Amino acid sequence: MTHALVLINLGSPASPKVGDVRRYLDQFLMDPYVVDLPWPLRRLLVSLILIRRPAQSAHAYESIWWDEGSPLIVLSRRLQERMRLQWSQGPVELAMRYGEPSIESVLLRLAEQGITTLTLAPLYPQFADSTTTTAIEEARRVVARHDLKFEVNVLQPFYDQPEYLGALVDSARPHLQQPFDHLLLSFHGLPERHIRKLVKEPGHDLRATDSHGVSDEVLARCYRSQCLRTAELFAERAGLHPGQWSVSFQSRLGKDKWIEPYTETRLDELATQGVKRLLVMCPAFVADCIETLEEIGDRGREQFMAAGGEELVLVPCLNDHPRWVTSLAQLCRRNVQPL
Ligand SMILES: C=CC1=C(C)c2cc3[nH]c(cc4nc(cc5[nH]c(cc1n2)c(C)c5CCC(=O)O)C(CCC(=O)O)=C4C)c(C)c3C=C
Ligand SMILES: [Fe+2]
Ligand SMILES: [Fe+2]
Repeated sequence: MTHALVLINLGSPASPKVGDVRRYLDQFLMDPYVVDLPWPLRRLLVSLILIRRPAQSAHAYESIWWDEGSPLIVLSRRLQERMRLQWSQGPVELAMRYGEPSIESVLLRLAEQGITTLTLAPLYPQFADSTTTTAIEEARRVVARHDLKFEVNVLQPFYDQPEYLGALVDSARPHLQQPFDHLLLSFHGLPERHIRKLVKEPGHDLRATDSHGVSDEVLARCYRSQCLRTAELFAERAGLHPGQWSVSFQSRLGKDKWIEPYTETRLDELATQGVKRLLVMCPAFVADCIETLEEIGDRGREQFMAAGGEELVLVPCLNDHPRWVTSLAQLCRRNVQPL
């Protein structure tokens, strides 16, 4: 009972109050893996963002907040509870990269309990520096700072793994069995620069519409290609026809160029092309959060209807779906590498 599993996700503000949202956004956006500018420029840009954004985001958080707290945290806790039945080697803990419970507080508590081995599970199917790397590096810093003597394994990106894809198809099936005109797979966006820093191959096309020509070496570093690959494998498993589905990227922030096509653009295009009943899935998130519930479920729906659509159905994330719980346990045993 000395091998702990630590589920890691992004984190939420402590409450939807403007002050708590500002504190959270400051910690999040000052992370050099998220806003990748030298400190003085990052401080300046983030301070500018923090003039207006906290009030806007607080309003959005307020609209989706549950009695028990932030949906992302509540749903992650439910997953943690269910994972306890799947993990007999030791405790299952939940840690957040920003806000609470912090990675530091969780690792220190586990060390006090005499835990000797950790499996860290960053819950991001597709790899990005702004999610996966920053979570792993924070754990590495905590281990070094407190001289913790853990043996550490890390769950690897699972964008193409059968357990994840099987759980996605199972969880979406009730919606796919209803009539629909189109399925949009909306992934979280990234500034193109984040990918170009990792993928130097000159021929690599960030506009490609599929992942077929991408080498394994590039695929391992290119978030966008991994998203395309997830979508292609999902569509194949779900028996979808070409043309019945497409991919887009949401949440652009700031003036930089982010990976395309943008979800906002696609919602208008699909409505204009005559799509009336639209399904939207967000496979980059394993738990519903502000990005799915508010950005797609509220604002996206409004936009699609205003453009002529009739219904936008947001397919829930994997959350604590039973097939996801067993799949994640398998992935955390099989798809890991030493830190
Ligand atoms: C430079 C900005 C951002 C990058 C890059 C980015 C990447 C990224 N984020 C997620 C997952 C989540 N992001 C969430 C919220 C969120 N993201 C950004 C900005 C960037 N994300 C902001 C400013 C916010 C806060 C909300 C807002 O003001 O819009 C969340 C939800 C948190 C919650 O409490 O519900 C998740 C999850 C991924 C997967 C990703 C890159 C692949
Ligand atoms: Fe984000
Ligand atoms: Fe967003």
